[in-house]
Amino acid sequence: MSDLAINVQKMTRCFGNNIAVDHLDLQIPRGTIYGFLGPNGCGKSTSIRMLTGLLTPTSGELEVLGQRLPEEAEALRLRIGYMTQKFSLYDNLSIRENLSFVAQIYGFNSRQSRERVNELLALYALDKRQTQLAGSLSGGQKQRLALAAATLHHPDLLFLDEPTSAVDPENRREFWERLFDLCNAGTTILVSTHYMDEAERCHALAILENGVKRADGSPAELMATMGAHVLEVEGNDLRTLKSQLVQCPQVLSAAQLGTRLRVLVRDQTEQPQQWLQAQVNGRRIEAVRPSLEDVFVACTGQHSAPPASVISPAAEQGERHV
Ligand SMILES: Nc1ncnc2c1ncn2[C@@H]1O[C@H](COP(=O)(O)OP(=O)(O)OP(=O)(O)O)[C@@H](O)[C@H]1O
Repeated sequence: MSDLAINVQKMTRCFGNNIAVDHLDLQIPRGTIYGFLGPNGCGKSTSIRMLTGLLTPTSGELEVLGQRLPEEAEALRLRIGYMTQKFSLYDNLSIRENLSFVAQIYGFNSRQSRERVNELLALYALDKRQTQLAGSLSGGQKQRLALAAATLHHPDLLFLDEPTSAVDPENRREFWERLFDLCNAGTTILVSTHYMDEAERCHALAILENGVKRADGSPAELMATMGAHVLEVEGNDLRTLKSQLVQCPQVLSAAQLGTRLRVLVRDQTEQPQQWLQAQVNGRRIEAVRPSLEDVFVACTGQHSAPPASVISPAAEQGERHV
């Protein structure tokens, strides 16, 4: 048995003249959590749909859990779980009815179904409200129900397409605890996201832009090899300073964060800190640890533009998304 849950070469999908996914290579080891990070329309969902066998690639070699796609998609069906971007359960069925229905689809007999549904209700803290209609649940409860449904048949590989876009940070943290429990029990997980903090939790990730993989590796590897020094400038009139700095070829990007200007200076620049100090008229400079957002900016076309990420609606919690 291969150590790779997903082994893909040059996976491509065109819609007319639009290349949604462009020669994507992926090697995802079993038992890990792998992320797709990228903005809307970069090809995350299209890639996931091809990897689940639901969408036929235009070209490329795809092997998922040892099955070749699209030829062996049927054999893969019972071995994978898929949580789509939109809540796809029945609003007018209760929590228990939804899970029992999924169990029926997977061919559980009534005893197996009852046992497994009870187990999931307890695991996802839904047992006290099991008769409540799914349509009346909060975002976090819906998401827990969707995860319970996607894992009901004990899949070896779980696909999650932007699973936490509608939930608050606390529920998101809790959700990720469940993912690590699943991973610990041997499930491989592929999760797409546009949240930087979520991507940082993955064992490894691919940064996608316009259907192309711009970089991949563990968050630490990506930060160590990003090709730029990250420096922060403190002082007044940062707007003017920013517009001057982004004209310099040494500067990959500059973005204001409150009272600081975060500047990415290209690696090729000799003595980057001294170089920047000479540009900033006595303002204070500090070298800081790169973030995944810096990696994203450095490896996509988002250079001197405003940062690839913006403060999310949950900005108070310090989150960012691309
Ligand atoms: N069925 C389709 N027919 C035509 N074009 C499509 C289809 N599905 C996706 N696309 C196009 O493919 C590109 C990639 O879309 P995709 O949904 O994979 O992106 P994404 O990264 O998942 O975005 P989002 O975060 O918004 O879901 C987009 O330009 C989209 O318009």
